[in-house]
Amino acid sequence: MTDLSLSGPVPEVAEDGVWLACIECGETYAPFEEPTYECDACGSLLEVRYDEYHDFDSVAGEGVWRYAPALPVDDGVTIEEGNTPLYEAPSIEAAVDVADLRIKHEGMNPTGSFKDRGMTVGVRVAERIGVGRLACASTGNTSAALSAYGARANKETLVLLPEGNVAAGKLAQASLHGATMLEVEGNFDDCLDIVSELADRGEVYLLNSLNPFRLEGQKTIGLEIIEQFRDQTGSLPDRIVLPVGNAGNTAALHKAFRELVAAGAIEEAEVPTLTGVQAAGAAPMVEAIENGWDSVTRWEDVETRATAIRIGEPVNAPKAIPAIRQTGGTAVAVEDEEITAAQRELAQDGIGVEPASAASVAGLRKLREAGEITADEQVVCLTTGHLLKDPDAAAEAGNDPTTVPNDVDAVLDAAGD
Ligand SMILES: Cc1ncc(COP(=O)(O)O)c(C=O)c1O
Ligand SMILES: N[C@@H](CCOP(=O)(O)O)C(=O)O
Repeated sequence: MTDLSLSGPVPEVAEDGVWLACIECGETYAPFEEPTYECDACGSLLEVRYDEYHDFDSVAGEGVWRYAPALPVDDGVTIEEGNTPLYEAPSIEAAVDVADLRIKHEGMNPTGSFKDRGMTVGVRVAERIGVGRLACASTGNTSAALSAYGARANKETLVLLPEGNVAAGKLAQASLHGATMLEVEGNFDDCLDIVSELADRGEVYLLNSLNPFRLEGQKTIGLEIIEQFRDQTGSLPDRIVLPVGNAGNTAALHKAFRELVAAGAIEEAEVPTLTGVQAAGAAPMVEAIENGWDSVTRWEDVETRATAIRIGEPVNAPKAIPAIRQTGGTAVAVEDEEITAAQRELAQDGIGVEPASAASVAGLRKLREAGEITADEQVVCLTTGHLLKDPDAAAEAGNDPTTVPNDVDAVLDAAGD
């Protein structure tokens, strides 16, 4: 039985008030002695636990490390991640018809996605444990972030990528930051199987979201949303709509809110409803939620233009399914055309995102049209990656340039009145 309660005695294995606990059997592990990703006793996921949960009175500074009291280490390998904007989106708000819509644009992180929040914590923990090579499987953004943070920490990085399915911007990032890049003749899930085995054999330190420390960094998305939304509107969002791939953010945001409740900073009833969106061609979480299942069934064949969420077996499903259920949320699948339309809508509000990010807005629109989201709701949509990550998708969604003669009148003619 999944146990996400944060109370209980501090185990002997705790170090600096921090330990790892299995979400299924409750087994506890020392946090920094050796790499530990899953429970040795039952194989389930681990969560970082603390002897006390912070409140907002103790936070200071900006970005991820503003929330150091809520993190497992005091500082990170940092390139100033977090503190991303929470934008108003007036035209989408009006078109979709909700009381308030804000866009939390994680594409504004240093490497252009939310992964930086996880890496600043995860790479520091890697240093503390004293591991050698860092590694991940990736649809692109994790590899971009790991390569940058690994370089910053002067560590060797290995990234496994599904051949032919990683956007150009992300490949360029891993390449320039000096990662060893291997394109596997398989999909993302195959890459994750391989890198997990390499981690089990002690060959690499795994920095995918299976690593519970990475999710601690991503937890700060939820902490920031609560602070920013309250500052901007005087209240809290009713709902957060987010794209789902490996389901790390769904788990991380839920943990942020559980910790805020544990600290007495918000009431249980104030926890925003978590609503996940997947591409129709890669929607195992939606299938699980719709069918009332407690686990996902792996989709062997996945396909979507939103390559970042082209994932058939979200590893964090055992955390994310309860996160959605316990907050009264849901999950919905959207077609690639709906994603592209949402990407254009966001662009019209001046917000440039990659396709996977636009899934959140596409999902909001779909659920609003179905009446599952109501007009009185205050909603935050999470946009996870920057437009420049996938320039080909942006160019396809946008207008083509017109070639004109090298002449002022011809330019004026072509530009129109
Ligand atoms: C741009 C982008 N959006 C969304 C996701 C999905 O996030 P999660 O795996 O936390 O569900 C990913 C990667 O997984 C991503 O790179
Ligand atoms: N979209 C991700 C997929 C891997 O997710 P992770 O959060 O488990 O690292 C990517 O960018 O690789």
